[in-house]
Amino acid sequence: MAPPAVAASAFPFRLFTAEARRNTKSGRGKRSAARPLKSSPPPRPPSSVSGGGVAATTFTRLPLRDAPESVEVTLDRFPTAPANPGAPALTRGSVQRLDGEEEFEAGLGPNSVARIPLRDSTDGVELTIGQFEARAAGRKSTGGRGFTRQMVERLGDGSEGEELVVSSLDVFEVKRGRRARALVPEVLDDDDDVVVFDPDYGVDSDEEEEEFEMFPFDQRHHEEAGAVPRADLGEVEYGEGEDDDEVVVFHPDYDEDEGDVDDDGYDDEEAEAGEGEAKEKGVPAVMRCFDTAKIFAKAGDGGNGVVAFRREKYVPYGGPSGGDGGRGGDVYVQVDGEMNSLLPFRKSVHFRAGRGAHGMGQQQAGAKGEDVVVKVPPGTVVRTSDGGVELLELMRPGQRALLLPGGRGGRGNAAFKSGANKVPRIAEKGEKGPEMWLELELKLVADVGIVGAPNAGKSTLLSVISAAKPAIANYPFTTLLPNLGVVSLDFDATMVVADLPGLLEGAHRGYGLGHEFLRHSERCSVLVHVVDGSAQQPEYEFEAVRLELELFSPSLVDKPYVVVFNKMDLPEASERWNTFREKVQSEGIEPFCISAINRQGMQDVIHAAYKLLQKERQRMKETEGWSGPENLNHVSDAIKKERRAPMNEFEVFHDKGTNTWNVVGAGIERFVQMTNWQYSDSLKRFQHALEACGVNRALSKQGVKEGDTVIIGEMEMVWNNETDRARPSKTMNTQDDAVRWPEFG
Ligand SMILES: Nc1nc2c(ncn2[C@@H]2O[C@H](COP(=O)(O)OP(=O)(O)OP(=O)(O)O)[C@@H](O)[C@H]2O)c(=O)[nH]1
Ligand SMILES: [Mg+2]
Repeated sequence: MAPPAVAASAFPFRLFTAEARRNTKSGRGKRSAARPLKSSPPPRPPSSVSGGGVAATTFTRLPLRDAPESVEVTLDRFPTAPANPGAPALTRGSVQRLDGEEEFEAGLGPNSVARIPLRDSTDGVELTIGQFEARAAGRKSTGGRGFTRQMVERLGDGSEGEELVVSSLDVFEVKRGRRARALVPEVLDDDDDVVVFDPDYGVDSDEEEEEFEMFPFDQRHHEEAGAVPRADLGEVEYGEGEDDDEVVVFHPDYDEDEGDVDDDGYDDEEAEAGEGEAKEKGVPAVMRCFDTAKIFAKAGDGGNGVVAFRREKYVPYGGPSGGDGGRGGDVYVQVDGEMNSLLPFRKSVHFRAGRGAHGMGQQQAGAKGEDVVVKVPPGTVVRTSDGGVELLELMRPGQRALLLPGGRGGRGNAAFKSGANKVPRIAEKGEKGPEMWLELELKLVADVGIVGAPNAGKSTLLSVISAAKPAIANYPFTTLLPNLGVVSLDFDATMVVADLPGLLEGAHRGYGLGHEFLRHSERCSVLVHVVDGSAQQPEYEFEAVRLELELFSPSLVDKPYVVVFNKMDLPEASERWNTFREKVQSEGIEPFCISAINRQGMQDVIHAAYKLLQKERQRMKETEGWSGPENLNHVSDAIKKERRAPMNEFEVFHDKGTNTWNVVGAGIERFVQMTNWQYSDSLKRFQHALEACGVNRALSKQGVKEGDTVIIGEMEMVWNNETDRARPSKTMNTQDDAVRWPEFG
C-alpha cells in the first residue's frame, strides 16, 4: 500500500496529518483514493510559548455519521529505519462500525492493531504509539524516555453528531511519575533538538522559562528504540469503568529485548499499579459483563410550543391559538423476574425516551413522547457513572422506579396571552430531558451461598440437592458464573442456593475469580462451606477460605454457616475426617461429612442450612419494620425539584483573562434553554427576565464592562452599556444552527 501524500508541515516539529478514506463495499483491503474528510478542519496551529517551546497537540475530527462503513485516518508518522532516514512511516488508524457499535482501531505498525470499543470509554482512550529516547548534551546516560501518545475520544453522548477527536502528543517522561512535554522535530537530524518542558508550570507564567531544557536528540537511540512502535497494554488507559474494557493489542514483530520497558526499572511503578488490573483483564469478557454494565439513559425532550393565530371566516382578529408541546417520555427502571444477568446490556447500551410532539394550531397540544423501560434482573444496584452514587437498589420482581422524568413541553402562544399583549408572538421550546450514564451491578439474591476452594465439589453439591445442572469437572475454576438452584424441603419450604466460583488465597485482592463474585455472597443469608476432604490439609484449606471471606468483608464471616467435609467416599478423605472434625469442633463448630457424588449426607446439610435461614429470615423481618414504605422515584423527584429552582438563585463567575462572565443557576439556565429565538417577542421577554431576576443588576454591581462576554447555559452574549444590559452576540453559541439570530442595535 503506497503511503498517501502527507501535507508538508510548516511547523518545525511533528504534526500528524489527518486524512480519511472511505472503505469500498468490497471490504477493507481495497480502498478508494484518498479523500479529505469533508468537515475536518485544518490541523490547529500550535500556540507559541516563550522560550521556543511549542505545544504539539493536533486534532482531527472524524464525524462518524459521514462514514457508513469505515474511515481510515493517518494518525502519526514516525521516522523509519536507518536505510531511509527521514522517510515517514505511517501509523494508521481506522474508525469503523462493527455491528452498530463504533470501534476505533489504531494501527501501530503494519501488522498490529489495538481495538477499543468506544462506547465504553466516555472520556477517551490514550494510546502509546511510539517511543524515543533522548539524552542531554554532554551526558552519557539517556535523559529519559519519550512516548508519542494519542488520545482518541468521543464527543457528545454518541447519538447524533458523534465525533472522534484524535489528538497527538509527544510526552517525555523525565523521572518516575513526572511527565513533560517533548517536541520532536518533523525530520530528525543529528543536531536536532528535542525540547522538553514541564507542563505543570503555567504556560504563561514566568517560571516556565527556567524549566526548559534542550536535549540534543540522539538519532541512533531513536532508530533503535523509537522507530519501532509498540503497544503496551499498560499504557492503554480508560477514562472510566474498567469492567468492560476490551483491548486487543498485539504486535507480531515485537521483540522482548528491544522494547522491554520494565527491565530497566523505568516503568516499575506503572507495572505494580497495573498488576491488579492485569488480573482483571484475564477474566473473559462474558464474565465481566455478567454482573456489571454501563448504560446511557436519556429522558425525552419536551415538544416545542408554537405561535399560531386563528384564521376563520367572519372572525377578523382571531386570537392566539398555538398549542403547547407534549411532554418528553420518561425513563423507568423495572425489575424483570425472568432476567438473571446483565448480559443483555452488552448489546444495548443506550436507552432514550421519545421526544414530545410539537404543539399545533387550534390550541392542540403535542402528544407525549414514548416512555422507555430499562428491564433489570432482581438484585440490581443502580449507580451514577461519575462518582458512583447509589441511586436505586431493586430487589423484587415488579418493582418499578421512575428514574428520569421527561422534559416539559414548551408553551404555545395561546398560553402567553395577557391583557397587555393580546397578540403574543412568542412560544417556548420544549425542556431538554435529563440524561446520564449509569452503572448497573447485579448482586445475586440467593438465600444460601455455597463457598469453598476450587474443585471442592460445590457444583456437585448443588446439582444433587436441586434441579440445577451446573458444569462439573475435575479441574479448578470449572464454575465461572454463579449457578442458582431451588432446593425444596417441603411444599412451602424452599430456598434459593447459589454455587459460587471457587475461592483462592488472595481472592479478596482479585486473584483467581473470587473477587468478581465474592460480592454476590454478601446477599446470601447463610453460607455452606464445602471442604475438599481429599485435599492435603483440609483444615488449612478451610481456614484459608474463611480468611479470604473475612478480608473481603467482615460481614461475610459474621453470616451463619454450615461446614461440609466432602468426598468421604475417597479413602484419603475418610482418613482425614477425624483430624478435621476435631480441629473444627475445637472452634465450636459441628461439621458435616458427605459424599456429594453418592448423595450421602445431603439431608442433614439441607436441614441445617434451612434452620439457619429461617432464623435469619425471622431476624430480618424484625428489623425490616423500621425502614417504612420505600419511594423508588427519589431520583426523578430530585431532578424535578432542581428544575423548579427559582430563576433568581444564581451565581456569577468572572474570568478576568477573557473578560467572560458565567451566570450559573438551574432556573435561569433552563429559561435560556427553553427560549425560542425564532419568535420576535422572545428577546423582549428574555431581557425582561434578566432584569427581573437580578442578573443585570448583579453583573453591573460586579463591574461588567462594555464588550464583555456573558454566558448563561448555552447562550453567549455581549454586554452593552448603552442599554445597560446583555444582548445576544452574533456569534452566539447554541447547538441549534437553524436559528437565525435577530439583528438589532
Ligand atoms: N470422589 C468424589 N468426587 C467428587 C465429589 N464431589 C465432587 N467430586 C469431584 O470433584 C471434582 C470437582 O467438582 P465440582 O463440583 O466441579 O467442584 P467445584 O467446587 O464446583 O469446583 P469449581 O467450580 O472449579 O470451583 C469433579 O471431578 C467431581 O466429580 C465426591 O463427593 N466424591
Ligand atoms: Mg463449580
